[in-house]
Amino acid sequence: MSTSKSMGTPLHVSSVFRPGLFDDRVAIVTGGATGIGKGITKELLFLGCTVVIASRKADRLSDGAKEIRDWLANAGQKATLHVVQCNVRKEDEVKSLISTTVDRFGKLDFLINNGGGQFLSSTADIRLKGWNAVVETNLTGTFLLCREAYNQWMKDHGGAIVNMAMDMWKGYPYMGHSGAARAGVVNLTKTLGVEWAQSNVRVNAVAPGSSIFSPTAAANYGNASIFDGAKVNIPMKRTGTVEEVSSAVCFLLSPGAAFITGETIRIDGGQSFYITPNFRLPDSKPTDMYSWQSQFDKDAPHGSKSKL
Ligand SMILES: CCCCC/C=C/C(=O)SCCNC(=O)CCNC(=O)[C@H](O)C(C)(C)COP(=O)(O)OP(=O)(O)OC[C@H]1O[C@@H](n2cnc3c(N)ncnc32)[C@H](O)[C@@H]1OP(=O)(O)O
Ligand SMILES: NC(=O)C1=CN([C@@H]2O[C@H](COP(=O)(O)OP(=O)(O)OC[C@H]3O[C@@H](n4cnc5c(N)ncnc54)[C@H](OP(=O)(O)O)[C@@H]3O)[C@@H](O)[C@H]2O)C=CC1
Repeated sequence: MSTSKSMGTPLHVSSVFRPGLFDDRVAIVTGGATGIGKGITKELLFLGCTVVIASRKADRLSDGAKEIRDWLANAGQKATLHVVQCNVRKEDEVKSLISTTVDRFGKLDFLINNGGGQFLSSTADIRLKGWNAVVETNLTGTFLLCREAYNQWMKDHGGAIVNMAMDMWKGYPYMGHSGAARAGVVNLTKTLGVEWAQSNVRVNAVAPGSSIFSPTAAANYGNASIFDGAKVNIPMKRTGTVEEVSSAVCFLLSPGAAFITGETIRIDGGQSFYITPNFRLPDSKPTDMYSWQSQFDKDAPHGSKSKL
């Protein structure tokens, strides 16, 4: 673990990975201005990576980029953050995102297909337009980004891709569109891991539980406490942090994962393995958590302070 201080102020900046791990690397993080994507972007920058964040909304991108740049400067770190507006559902915009990145930075080492989402609805009530919007965002968008990253750069130079799945392992009531799309992402990840191994391109995924709070994610459902409701079904008795997703992503991008491809890592506190309604665990305290903030604050937002 490393910590940084600037002007005597604790910066809540850390990573379990060594400083400079991603020096001279270039990454695209879709949805990199908010929530989980912002956490991934910060950790990559902190580790020396040049990062391009891409999503639909210009205001979100500029607000997020400003926050991240201020944070980086305050940490005394130097790294490059670039912004590109891109709807992953639009093939021409995806092609342009990849070519812009390669033209500007001369390469593309990492692609993190984080951008995505859905709305809550019983499947019987989903209109075709809504179904298509969610499948195109999460599955087709991931396919387009992977294909363009591969064809425009990684095929000849290698690289690493991390896709975003979810806790859809047993189906996903009220998110049938997204559950189906993410199951497709998991399967696509396996296929590409095999097809592109010969090009030295590794393709993996992470599957967070329904439990990673961020203001933007909660706002999407119009309910700030919706993630807390998941705790009862999580053996670790707490929600997760964006850092707990980011560190798994950084591991999958790192040389430490050089022999891992086609894999999906669950980041869900055991939630997806825990469905035994008649034999519930006795009530217990939250487990220790990992977040950069929790190493400095006694009053961490969720769970208990890390002893790690
Ligand atoms: C229960 C806790 C959840 C725990 C797990 C959490 C997992 C997470 O993923 S958190 C991340 C949350 N963030 C997001 O989901 C952000 C991205 N999501 C979206 O932008 C939308 O949900 C989208 C994927 C549907 C895209 O929206 P938009 O760009 O507006 O798409 P279109 O205009 O092309 O089509 C919209 C179409 O979709 C239907 N629809 C959209 N929202 C709803 C809704 N709330 N209820 C019902 N239907 C909805 C609808 O058919 C829309 O078309 P129109 O009828 O013409 O409006
Ligand atoms: N939070 C959780 O518990 C879980 C989250 N996930 C997934 O993790 C990812 C990040 O979610 P989270 O950070 O929690 O929530 P956020 O709502 O903060 O993040 C979603 C991001 O995706 C971007 N995005 C959405 N649609 C598009 C699109 N068509 N093209 C480009 N970018 C797009 C959004 O930016 P913009 O609006 O500017 O386009 C936004 O930055 C999502 O794929 C989500 O579904 C999976 C499992 C659980």
